[in-house]
Amino acid sequence: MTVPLSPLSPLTPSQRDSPVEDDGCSSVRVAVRARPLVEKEIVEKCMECVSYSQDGKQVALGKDRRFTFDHVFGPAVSQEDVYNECVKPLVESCCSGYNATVLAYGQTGSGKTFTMGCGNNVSLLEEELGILPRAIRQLFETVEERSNQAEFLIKCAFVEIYNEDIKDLLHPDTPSKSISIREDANGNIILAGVKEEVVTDFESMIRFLQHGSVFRTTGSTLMNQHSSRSHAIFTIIVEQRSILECANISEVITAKFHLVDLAGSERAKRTGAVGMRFKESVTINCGLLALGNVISALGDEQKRCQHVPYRESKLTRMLQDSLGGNSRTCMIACISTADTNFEETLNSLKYANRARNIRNKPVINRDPHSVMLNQLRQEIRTLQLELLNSRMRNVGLEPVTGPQSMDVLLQDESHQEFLADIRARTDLSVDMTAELDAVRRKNREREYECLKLKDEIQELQSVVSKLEEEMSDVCTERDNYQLKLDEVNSEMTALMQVLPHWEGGNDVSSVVKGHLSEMMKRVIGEIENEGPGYGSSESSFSSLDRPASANAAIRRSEIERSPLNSRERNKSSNSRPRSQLEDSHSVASVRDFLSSPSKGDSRGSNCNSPGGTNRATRNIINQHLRTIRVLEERLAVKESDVKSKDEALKEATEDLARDERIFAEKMKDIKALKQLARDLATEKEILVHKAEKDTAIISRISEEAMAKEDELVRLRTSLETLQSGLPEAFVINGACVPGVPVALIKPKRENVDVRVENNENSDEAKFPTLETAGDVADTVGQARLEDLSEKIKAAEKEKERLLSENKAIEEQKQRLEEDVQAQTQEFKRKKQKGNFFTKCLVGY
Ligand SMILES: Nc1ncnc2c1ncn2[C@@H]1O[C@H](COP(=O)(O)OP(=O)(O)OP(=O)(O)O)[C@@H](O)[C@H]1O
Repeated sequence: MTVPLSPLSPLTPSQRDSPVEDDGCSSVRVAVRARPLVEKEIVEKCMECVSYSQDGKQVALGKDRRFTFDHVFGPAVSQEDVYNECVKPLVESCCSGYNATVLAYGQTGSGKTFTMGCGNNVSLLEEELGILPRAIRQLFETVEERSNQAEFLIKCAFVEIYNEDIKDLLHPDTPSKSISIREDANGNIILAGVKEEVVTDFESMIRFLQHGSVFRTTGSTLMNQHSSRSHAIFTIIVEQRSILECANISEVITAKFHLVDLAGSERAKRTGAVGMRFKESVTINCGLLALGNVISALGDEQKRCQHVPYRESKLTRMLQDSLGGNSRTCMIACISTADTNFEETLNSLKYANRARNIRNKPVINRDPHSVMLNQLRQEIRTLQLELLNSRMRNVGLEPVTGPQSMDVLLQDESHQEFLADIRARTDLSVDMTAELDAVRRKNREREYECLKLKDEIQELQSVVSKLEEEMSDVCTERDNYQLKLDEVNSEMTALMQVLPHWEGGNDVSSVVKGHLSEMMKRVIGEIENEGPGYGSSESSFSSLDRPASANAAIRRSEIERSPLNSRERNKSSNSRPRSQLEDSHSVASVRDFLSSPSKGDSRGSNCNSPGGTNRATRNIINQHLRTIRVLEERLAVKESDVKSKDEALKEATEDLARDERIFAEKMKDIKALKQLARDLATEKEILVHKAEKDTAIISRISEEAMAKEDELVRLRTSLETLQSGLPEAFVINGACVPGVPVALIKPKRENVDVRVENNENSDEAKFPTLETAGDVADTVGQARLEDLSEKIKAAEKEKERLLSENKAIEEQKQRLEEDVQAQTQEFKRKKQKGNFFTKCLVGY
């Protein structure tokens, strides 16, 4: 029920409506707006638990919790009144070059979006229009009014902070990563990457507002069907170049007006938020908590000079100018009047109350270039005046002084050309300054893009160098295979080189025997080392039998096998792969020789035992040819091996790329999970803290209830004692009232006509009259009795209230504990999942 409150203590100076105080500071103005019960609350038979004072400055929650604000708006106050009181002066000051901010705070469903007017409902009646459309209208009306005094450039931007990402609502395709919060050279907070739109009239800015509102993230919860899930910030930038005709001075001033619709504080339990909604809820509460911390730090006299945690969240960083900085700020705390929201409303009022202590330092944002230009112009004026005066002195006239002197100068025909020149130069300089600004802006954007590209390139370079390392490992492995292959090839080449000696017939058998036995030993040894499958070959030749020419051939083959040569060979084999055909040409010649008639037979005299030796040699050569065939096969195997290794390398590279992709995804998952875990831990901490506080409150209330109960028992006992001494009835106003305590008979005792009668025949004779019960009817005793009886009633009522309060708190505590349990379980589950991913990655 709404009850008008009597005004409390007078307001302190800082609480009065003083936009700017003596020291140039201005307190953040705080208004409270209560919304009426909504349909759902009426159906649920909720009661109103908020009342307001007549002077519109105080609000009371329940019976005893009162708060004072700059404005308090009850449920019946119109949108227009809220606007006129809170925002109209801000739009005016914005047109005078001051930054301004309006921010709506409150629990979910308390009417923030309704008050700000940034919902996407386009079919609103005039009286339902919120702050935003009204502010835009007033702004363009002012621009129209002042069009002959100044040139205006109006721009707007619309962003939302959703899950700690900033989104450009007017350009939804802009990736969030490309938007960042920066501080410019003058310490002003700017949003790099957000595109501002130039607007020329009311309708087009409203279109931008509606367009952006459509892209805002909303969702349905148990508490609000169209709940905003993000903090929305609509910014209007007003740039104006004013021209002061008389002084021929123009100055450029810029002001920013932030209109902020914060996401509502909420309890997951009440909104029924799960999954995505729950995550949103956690980030919303974290953002509001960070805002609360900033408000506390700024509002506390002792903490004011200490660190203010603006960087805790994107919201607080963006509002850095608005809270404790260069801005005139008004905070509208929206509350629900329903008794079911008692606790949330109390929290909102406490939160808003702290914001009243914040002191901002608003200044007119003059363009430093235009200030300098004006100084120069002033100097020119002074010089021109001096010139005029010296001329006047020359012609024997009195010099002109005072403010009119310049006008005289300006009207002088002879100076017109000179002045026109100066004006042209000044205009040129202004244009150039604007151009310079534009170039600087562009430069900053480019620099930012460059930085981003550099980061990307660095990342890519590290990936490439990693891949190169892996590639070089694989290539080394392949080279090893190639080396082995070359060694086999060189063995074959060495073998072929021996053949001319054999064909030359000069101690042929011992040359071939010696060399081949050496070759065989090595090749067989290698084959055996490499594994089974190539057969074994025994050799009875000794290296001692080897002639010098064979040794030279082997040396050549060894030189060819040396790493340097093998590298060179590798090179040449890379450009022109060595074919087995080259070697097989020599092998073929050996085969031809073996199939032709024995040359050794015809040469005769040079051989010790020509027929037998040649046959033996042929056998050996045949044997070696078999070995060569084996080697050829081995070579083919090696080559196919290399081929398969190449394919494996390709596959491995693809696998690597795929694994890298998976790795990156997993890392992302882990990051998200870690963040979630952190969020959950924070929320858990908050809940545990709250639960502890609630437990303390419960125990305090229980103690109070017990004390009251003791008091009640004591009062009852004393009442019974008193009643035991009472007569059974009294004669009051001529009527006999049996056994009723005097205190309960209305009207009160002093108005009762108590007559002393003692008629033995009447019924009254059966009962003692007041005279007979003289002691009991004693005035003091009766008053005491009345008093006691009232006390008992009050105590009983108090007890009932305390018990019901106790019960509510118990229920709330239970709810909180359930909440904590559910969240702890969720946290554990997420942690397990995180551990699992980490294990997977470690395994990987
Ligand atoms: N002053 C008011 N008069 C009439 N109805 C109101 C008022 N304020 C809010 N409402 C209604 O209450 C409901 C919730 O309001 P709104 O969506 O603005 O809440 P909110 O605080 O923005 O919630 P959330 O934080 O979840 O986005 C809406 O249906 C709205 O029309």
